[in-house]
Amino acid sequence: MNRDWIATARTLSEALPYLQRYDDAIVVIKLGGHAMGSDEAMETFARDVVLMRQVGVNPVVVHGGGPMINEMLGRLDIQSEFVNGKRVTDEATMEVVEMVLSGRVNKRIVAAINAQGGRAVGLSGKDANLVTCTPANPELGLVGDPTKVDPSILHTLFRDDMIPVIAPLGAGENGETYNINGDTAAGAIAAALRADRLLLLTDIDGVRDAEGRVITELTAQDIHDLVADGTIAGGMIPKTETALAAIEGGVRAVVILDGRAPNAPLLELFTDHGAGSIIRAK
Ligand SMILES: Nc1ncnc2c1ncn2[C@@H]1O[C@H](COP(=O)(O)OP(=O)(O)O)[C@@H](O)[C@H]1O
Ligand SMILES: CC(=O)N[C@@H](CCC(=O)OP(=O)(O)O)C(=O)O
Repeated sequence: MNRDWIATARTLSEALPYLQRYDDAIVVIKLGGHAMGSDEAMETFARDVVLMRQVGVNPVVVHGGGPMINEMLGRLDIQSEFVNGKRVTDEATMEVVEMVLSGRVNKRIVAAINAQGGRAVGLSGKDANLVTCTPANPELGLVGDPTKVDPSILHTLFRDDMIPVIAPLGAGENGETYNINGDTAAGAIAAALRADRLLLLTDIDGVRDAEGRVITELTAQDIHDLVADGTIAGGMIPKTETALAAIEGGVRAVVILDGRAPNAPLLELFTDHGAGSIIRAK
């Protein structure tokens, strides 16, 4: 026999206190474009989300899709540039961003969850006034900063046992469409829900120190210091900024972890091992 069934049973038994702790908890999971790998990886991710729902957690998936947007812009021969980790977004780019995020990427995740027996509902921040935005910065064009999040649609979906899958777009005061960085959108939604956990799934095993070691627990002061001395750079800046804003907004803890590792969300939520870097509310 090449499988240790006793160990499997023990693992389930050991998970009991965690299952009890997270009963009815709200867990927001940001799935970055770089963490969205092969179909097999997507299937594993979808199983984890369905398992969470099955054991009484209310999972919310907020996704990115930067690499998929780049690919489509390339095919259409539209140039694109980033300023401080955010895509400069003109009208033509916005059209492609919406098609890719709300269309291909969102539906791929919805289909994967439904294939595992879940009931996923795909939406964007434009649905049911979920996310209202103002322009982040004139230099960035149609990039939005969330100013108001109305999570009532999400509570409705939780009550009916459905799993929201959200594309990071928002509506302006006059109905315009804005492109929101996926981490920023996930943080704002998690804060509006007063989520128990925000998991930021990315392509690295956590926030690293100057020697390259993963820092398992980070304080706000550590983040300020590491950003100031350049140890936290590039795409990790919006993530750590999001973590601080989410904690400030009422989220209990934020974890930055490697979404490419199999079962990363389950490892974090339901075992002693934990994963990645955690930032906790005081
Ligand atoms: N101190 C740091 N610790 C970990 N990663 C860092 C750090 N500073 C910069 N990074 C970079 O941030 C990247 C994650 O951001 P990003 O590529 O935008 O992720 P995603 O596409 O998942 O949103 C890492 O792959 C790494 O190259
Ligand atoms: C304003 C802004 O930069 N929006 C992002 C939205 C997608 C995203 O955040 O994707 P990842 O999580 O995969 O990086 C973009 O246009 O690429």
